[in-house]
Amino acid sequence: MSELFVDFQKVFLAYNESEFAVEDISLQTRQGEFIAIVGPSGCGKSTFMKLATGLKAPTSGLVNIDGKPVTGPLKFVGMAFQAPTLLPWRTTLDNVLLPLEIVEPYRSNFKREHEQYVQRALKLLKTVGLEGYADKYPWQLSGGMQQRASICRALIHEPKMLLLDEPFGALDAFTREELWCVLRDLWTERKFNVILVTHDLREAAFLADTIYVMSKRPGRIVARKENPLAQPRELETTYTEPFNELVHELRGHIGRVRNS
Ligand SMILES: Nc1ncnc2c1ncn2[C@@H]1O[C@H](COP(=O)(O)OP(=O)(O)OP(=O)(O)O)[C@@H](O)[C@H]1O
Repeated sequence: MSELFVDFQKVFLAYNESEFAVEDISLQTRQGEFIAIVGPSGCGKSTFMKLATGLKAPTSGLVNIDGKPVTGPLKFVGMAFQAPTLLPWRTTLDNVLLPLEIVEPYRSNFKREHEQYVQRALKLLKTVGLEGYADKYPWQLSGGMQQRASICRALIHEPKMLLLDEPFGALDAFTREELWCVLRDLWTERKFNVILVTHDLREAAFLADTIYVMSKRPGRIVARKENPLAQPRELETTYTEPFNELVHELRGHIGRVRNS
């Protein structure tokens, strides 16, 4: 096993001939690291995600994940997006079980191991505060509950890498902070690799070990900031001076990127 997990070396990606969407991205993460990527709209954050999961191949440069070159879509990935994207005709439990019906080696064992998989899903639902909601349908859950369920769905197959694209963007401030803590606890326990794309600098400062700031198109990494605050963090931390200084510093980078 490599010490590095994500390893981007001078990665460029062009969707068309005239312009690069991301340019000269070099970025390394260690095993179990939680990184956040912040930047203005359209800077290439989602493109970065596509490169990291093998959905897109770089125009030039190298992408290695867990010591191996990425040659196609990776299986050991869990994803959650701004919209919870639960299937409305499935219960919470059946939504959470979905990856196990699709991803090998779980898929082949799905019928035989069904009871064990159900127990695993129920345990995960309990961890995120959804005990008793397994039989409910998405329309019977609040937005925050749906997002909790979609985080369970992203983690049920125990992926090595969790990709989160603005996962809490649609939630109110209180629910968002609750879910920061849910994610913090899951990550503290399991130490999977996380790439979080967010516009929320406080979210990045609360959750991530390292924060990367991307420039406007073509997206480049213009700043890398190691989070000086000890993990795991409490919500109280967000009211402290070091936290505010960190957010302020990130805000400064974003301001410069937007004005450039
Ligand atoms: N499939 C595509 N074909 C052509 N251009 C694309 C494609 N996908 C993205 N782009 C362009 O690449 C650039 C980066 O897009 P990307 O979606 O990665 O940005 P983003 O930072 O995730 O944006 P946002 O914050 O608004 O979600 C944008 O200018 C976008 O128009």
